[in-house]
Amino acid sequence: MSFVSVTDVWQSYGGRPILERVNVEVEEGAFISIVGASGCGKSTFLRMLLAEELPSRGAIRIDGGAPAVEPNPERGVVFQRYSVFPHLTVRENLLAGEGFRTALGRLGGGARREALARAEETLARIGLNHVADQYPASLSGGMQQRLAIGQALAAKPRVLLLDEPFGALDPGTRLQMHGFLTELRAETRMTVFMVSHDLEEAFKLGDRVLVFDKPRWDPDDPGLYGATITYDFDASDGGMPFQRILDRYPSLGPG
Ligand SMILES: Nc1ncnc2c1ncn2[C@@H]1O[C@H](COP(=O)(O)OP(=O)(O)OP(=O)(O)O)[C@@H](O)[C@H]1O
Repeated sequence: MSFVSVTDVWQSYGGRPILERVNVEVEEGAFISIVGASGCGKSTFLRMLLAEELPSRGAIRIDGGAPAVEPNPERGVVFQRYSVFPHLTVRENLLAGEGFRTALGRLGGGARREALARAEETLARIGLNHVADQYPASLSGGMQQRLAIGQALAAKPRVLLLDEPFGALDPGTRLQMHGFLTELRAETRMTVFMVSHDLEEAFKLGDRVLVFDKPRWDPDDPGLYGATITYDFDASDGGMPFQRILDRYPSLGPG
């Protein structure tokens, strides 16, 4: 049985379908990139994996059970979009990410010292050591983004959800964060779902690239039908060069 199993999932808001008939099976440790037009339900799909909302039809199973509402070390799902605490400093945010891994959510003695050492290492990797004692609100957008990624990764969750994690970063920092994520993946068996608007990034990082799109379209009523997974590309070992994808599916390209 797959680690993450999505069976005939539908989601509607106010009677309007956003997603329909979504089916996907994911092995533990896989990196799944998700691409698709704006507003087609990619973030909605991530929120359902997080159990932030329930599908209106169908079932999602993670490791054989329903997604856990309260994350725990066994069933942990972390969504980088929601991970940063505004009332904690940058360093404390990284420690809070670690705390989630302990049964009581707290770290004591030697474990705390080790966590502090790991936090320092992460601070250096995400380039935030010079602002470790500041609060998130005082950071630039790109720095907040790096903190959110660092904090989500510090938890080493079994499932990591990333919603356009690198969008706000400059190209150099983006490459650095790709490296950081790839290293952490090699160290853990994290299963990752990442929404990206950058096809090249989606193919570079993902083992598979899922395309969300509307297979049915009524020009008189564009909201009549929902989106589903229309393509499931094998992107392991570099996958199909993304330029060929763009040639075949121009609708995935910029603009
Ligand atoms: N809680 C909600 N209530 C009502 N409508 C919602 C809700 N959440 C999302 N929607 C609508 O559902 C649609 C899909 O939204 P979603 O954010 O999942 O798309 P997306 O593919 O992630 O878009 P983007 O790429 O622009 O981030 C949008 O039309 C959005 O307005």
